[in-house]
Amino acid sequence: MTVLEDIVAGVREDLAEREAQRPLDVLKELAQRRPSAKDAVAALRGGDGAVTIISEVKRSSPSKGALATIADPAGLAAEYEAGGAAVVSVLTERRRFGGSLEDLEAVRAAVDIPVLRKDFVVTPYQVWEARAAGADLVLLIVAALEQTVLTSLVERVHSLGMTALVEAHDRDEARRAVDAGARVVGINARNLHDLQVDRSVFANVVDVVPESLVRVAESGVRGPHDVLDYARSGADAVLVGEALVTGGNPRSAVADMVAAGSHPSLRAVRK
Ligand SMILES: O=P(O)(O)OC[C@@H](O)[C@@H](O)c1c[nH]c2ccccc12
Repeated sequence: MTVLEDIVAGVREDLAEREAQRPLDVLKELAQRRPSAKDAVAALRGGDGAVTIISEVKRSSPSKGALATIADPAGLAAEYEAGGAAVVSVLTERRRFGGSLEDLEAVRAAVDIPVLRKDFVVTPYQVWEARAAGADLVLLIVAALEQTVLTSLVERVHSLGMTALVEAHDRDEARRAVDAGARVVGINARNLHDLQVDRSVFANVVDVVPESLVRVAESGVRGPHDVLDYARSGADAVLVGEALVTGGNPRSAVADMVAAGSHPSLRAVRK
């Protein structure tokens, strides 16, 4: 079993428990009581051609183990927002990433910017859960989904007013993301089969994704210089986790990356 298959198997077990506790129609009612989802595409596009930052609430990861305790995910998200983040990503996977939907709800209540549910979503139930918890975006991982399932999950996310962030790791997966109807495509430098980071993946894959879509570079960002590199390769947004939760000051760390994303030297390469 690959790492990804192993994670998805655990996710399905946890999901079966939640489904038994909270039937889909209850979830749908909760979702309908939420205010409409925020416009994540507009937030990610930012103003005047700047590259925007998605900041992640991430306690641990399969590759690194424990990263940070994060006793107060809402407080951390508020710091991200104050630093200028365009979107907050919240890991809700429990076994490997130490997250939960409660984290997402707490973050939702603390910020005004769009919130992303970062998990291994394989069924419509999880899409409803995301909306019921107040999410505006939902991650869908191409490598974890058959094409017909991927396409119907993208449609479900969009029909609930949310935005799918469809994640690819290579050119074939990026084509599948586009074919599935994604408006936002993430290109992940971390290979979910062996967990290695290769920052050159973004530049090698990005041309598969039309410029009319939002192109997100994910993983391996150590600081502002990596944001600049991704921006020069054509990223509209950059998703950062580890570097923000392990540094001392998340607000200024985000602010430094936001500044890099609007660096004057990028005007020549970005329209
Ligand atoms: O911590 P990093 O290297 O900055 O990476 C963040 C994010 O890209 C990573 O958490 C991630 C990307 N795709 C995922 C899918 C599932 C879980 C996690 C992820």
